[in-house]
Amino acid sequence: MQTTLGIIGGSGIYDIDGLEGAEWVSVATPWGDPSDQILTGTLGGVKMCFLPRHGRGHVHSPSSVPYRANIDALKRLGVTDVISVSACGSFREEMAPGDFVIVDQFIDRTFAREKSFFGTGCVAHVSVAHPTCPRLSEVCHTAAQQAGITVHNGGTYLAMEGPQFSTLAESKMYRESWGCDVIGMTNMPEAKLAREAELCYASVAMITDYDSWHPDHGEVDVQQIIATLMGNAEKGRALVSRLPALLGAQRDPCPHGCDRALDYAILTAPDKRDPTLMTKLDAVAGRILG
Ligand SMILES: CSC[C@H]1O[C@H](OP(=O)(O)O)[C@H](O)[C@@H]1O
Ligand SMILES: Nc1ncnc2[nH]cnc12
Repeated sequence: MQTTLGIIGGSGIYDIDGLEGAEWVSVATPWGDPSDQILTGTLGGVKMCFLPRHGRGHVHSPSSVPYRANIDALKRLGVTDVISVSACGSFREEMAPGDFVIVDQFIDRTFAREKSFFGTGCVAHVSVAHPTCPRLSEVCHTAAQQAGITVHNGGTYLAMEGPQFSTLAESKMYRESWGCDVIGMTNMPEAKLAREAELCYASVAMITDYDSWHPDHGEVDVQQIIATLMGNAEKGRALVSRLPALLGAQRDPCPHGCDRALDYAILTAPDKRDPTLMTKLDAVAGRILG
């Protein structure tokens, strides 16, 4: 099967360079409009689809990002592997601004977002015990190392609702009691939806700040976050440029089963399924629902 890599660019990342045959395309979905058009093209022989999570011009807040439409649109374009690139705060002294973290776990504290493609009329329960794809995460880790980036392999990401940053008490609790490593506002429910859509998902988080817990650093400041992001933008570009060679243009079935997540997940009896919802699931669950 052909690899098609989807990249979801976070804050400060609204475009990517170097795509051959680059074209912004509009994709309609049954879940509404995605955050923006999607930039399609080829990089190093691998098909790529780039979607700016907040839209060009940073239109969507973390709560209003149309996560379902975004994942559906990527699936509709034939994407097999999704890499999220995000800004995040750090709860660890040794995870410093400018470093990257290949996130492998999440604590989902978001509460004002649509979190599933399924529901009344077609109930499904997928496992997110391991919410990121180890194979794709390893590719990202290797790409970061090859690009000379200081990268931490594994970390727990606290997904908060926002848009305000955390209080000092919250920041200390996430760090000291909950054992989180980084914090951001967007990787959930994105990772859960990618699993429901049977897409491999990896999260590359660039550390921009120490949130508010660090006694030697002040409060989080969005201008400083963007300055750190811009100052490290070349690292992101260097990482992305190494992905095609590591991924290859052809892929085998995911050894971790991301692409078969729905095999045993749907509980609703065929004769009880809601035809309207079934139509909306044409891209996300087309493999299993036919
Ligand atoms: C710009 S600071 C807060 C904002 O940045 C992160 O966005 P993303 O994950 O899309 O890079 C964070 O999650 C917040 O949404
Ligand atoms: N400290 C922080 N909290 C939440 N989201 C962030 N994105 C970047 N830094 C962040």
